[in-house]
Amino acid sequence: MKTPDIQLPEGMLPRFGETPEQVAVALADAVAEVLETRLAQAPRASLVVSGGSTPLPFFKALSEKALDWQRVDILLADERWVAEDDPASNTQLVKAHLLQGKAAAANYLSLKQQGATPLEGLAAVKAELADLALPLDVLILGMGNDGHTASLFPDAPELAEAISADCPNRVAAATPPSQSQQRITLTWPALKDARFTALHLKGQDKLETLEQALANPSDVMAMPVRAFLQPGLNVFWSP
Ligand SMILES: O=C1O[C@H](COP(=O)(O)O)[C@@H](O)[C@H](O)[C@H]1O
Repeated sequence: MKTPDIQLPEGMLPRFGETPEQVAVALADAVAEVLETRLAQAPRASLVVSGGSTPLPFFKALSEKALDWQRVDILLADERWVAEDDPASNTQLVKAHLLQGKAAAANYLSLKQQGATPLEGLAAVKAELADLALPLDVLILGMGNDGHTASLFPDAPELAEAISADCPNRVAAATPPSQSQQRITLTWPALKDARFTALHLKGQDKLETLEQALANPSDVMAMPVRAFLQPGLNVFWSP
């Protein structure tokens, strides 16, 4: 494969592959190694994943890893505020593709709780995450072509607070007019210090979006993914 023509800033780690499956296996290997190391040092480890279509082969590869899954807490970086049987539910996706096989023993913390809106359910979500230790151990982010990551959307009225270093909350409701469902998302203070962070991307369009984000890194309100484009970020990409 021709290496993609993109220059990542110094300190960001390119992990480019020829196929989505190859990259998914490389990402699963890396995540399993981090989790195994962490579980040797701590009673529990956390794994935050993203929804959407990109992570499916990664979920499958990771679910087959031999880890002490009972000591792993899995949650999403963001969720659509829909019932679990709705095809848009990221929880449904994680349960069907990641919490399978060996990984079925993991503990799942759901960002979708009772309530007609994410704002109504916020207190219950905070309670669900009350015992989750920060910093996170592993964070896998995706990215939309509008520059959103997690549910930190450029047009969400809640973005300024959720992406602020002073945001006092780990979770926030997100109601971007561009999206058909309301969302709930982990906030920047909860996400920013993960011990291992990967941006998992597929397709030429995502590479172009990443290039655009890198071209003007300071304007995080326009493209919230920019907040994560820091040294130490692992960028897993395939065509
Ligand atoms: O809406 C979302 O989309 C992004 C990317 O999804 P993909 O289908 O292009 O992989 C995802 O990272 C985010 O968690 C999700 O809520």
